[in-house]
Amino acid sequence: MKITNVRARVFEWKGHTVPPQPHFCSNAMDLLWDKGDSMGTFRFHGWTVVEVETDDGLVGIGNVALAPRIAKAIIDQYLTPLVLGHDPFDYEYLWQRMYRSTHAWGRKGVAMAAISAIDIALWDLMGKATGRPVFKLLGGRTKEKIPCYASKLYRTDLGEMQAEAQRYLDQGFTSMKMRFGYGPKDGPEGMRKNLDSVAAVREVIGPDVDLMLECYMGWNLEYAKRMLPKLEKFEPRWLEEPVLADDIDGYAELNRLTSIPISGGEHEFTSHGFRQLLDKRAVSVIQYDTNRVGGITAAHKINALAEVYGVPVIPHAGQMHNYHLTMSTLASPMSEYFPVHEVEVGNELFYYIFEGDPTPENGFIDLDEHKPGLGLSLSQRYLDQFNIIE
Ligand SMILES: O=C(O)[C@H](O)[C@H](O)[C@@H](O)CO
Ligand SMILES: [Mg+2]
Repeated sequence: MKITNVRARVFEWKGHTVPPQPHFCSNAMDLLWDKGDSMGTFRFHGWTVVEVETDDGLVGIGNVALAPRIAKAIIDQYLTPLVLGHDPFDYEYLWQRMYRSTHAWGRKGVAMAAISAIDIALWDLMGKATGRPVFKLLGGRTKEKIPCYASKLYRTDLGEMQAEAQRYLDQGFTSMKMRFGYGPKDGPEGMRKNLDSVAAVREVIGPDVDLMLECYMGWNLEYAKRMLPKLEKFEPRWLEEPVLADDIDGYAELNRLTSIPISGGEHEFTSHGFRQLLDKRAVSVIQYDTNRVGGITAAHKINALAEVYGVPVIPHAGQMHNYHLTMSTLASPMSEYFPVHEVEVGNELFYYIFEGDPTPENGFIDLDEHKPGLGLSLSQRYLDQFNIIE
């Protein structure tokens, strides 16, 4: 089998978008005095879809959501020439070819996300060529079904957060993640509002439902050191991305500070990046996203590292490219699940572009053994609500 073409298209949402509320998610921009709509730079309203075509008519699908127009340019100008004419089953060689040729500028960030998209498409192709789902190529079914946690609960009116949490309970979820709305610039009042929101959700869900807390890089080491002891009474499953992704020593200090596990990794790249996090015991939960970290090839290596270090992998984003990895290893106990809803932050845009993602039942999802590859197809349903850049 030989690759004959790589088609990268950018899908830019032009349909209805729920406007962001102030303080709906603390984030890395919050420390700036002129932060404006601080979550504005962290919305995923564009998505690059990659289709790798082969000489026997198979097409593999990959995707990338970071800087989609830049990712497309990198794919078109740099990565496509490196894979044309090659066999998708030479995926390790092709990964090294893409990684090494862009090493001067592409080890992390959007270039590695672009490499991820092509790599995911290669694994989709290998599954389609063998008639097996990707997880069967990675290690098979390690779980009867995949537990997943409902992930939304952006900071809003506490009554609305409680109602949303109750809806997840009613749907059978036994774990869920909420977002903080305040950070270092919001002082003691912001701290109290953060604590009040956790108390409000915990009041609804009770002590026996896992509650994860998301900072999205919006705090700093000093603020997190003050907040962690105050959060212990709520027994969160983890505190996520309390500091910037580059502050690995800060992560490590926080991870040792209290009983609350620190999680991170959705903004880290390749097995080399995760070796640093693991060697420094910087995180207690690894959260790479397969369409950022280096694709399935890189994620599979990180799963092996994580197993040896005894650190669980719970990938960022409930999307097919991650579900197959979680299914294929005991190192990954569960998945994130983004509820389907109107386009807001954009995590949910995946559902408007693709079809095939499983619907949770009582907090579990399953993957179809009879669907080869990723089990995804492009949806025709919302095409008229996208600008598509060829
Ligand atoms: O962990 C997550 O789900 C991410 O950090 C979200 O995608 C991000 O949008 C912040 O909620
Ligand atoms: Mg996160």
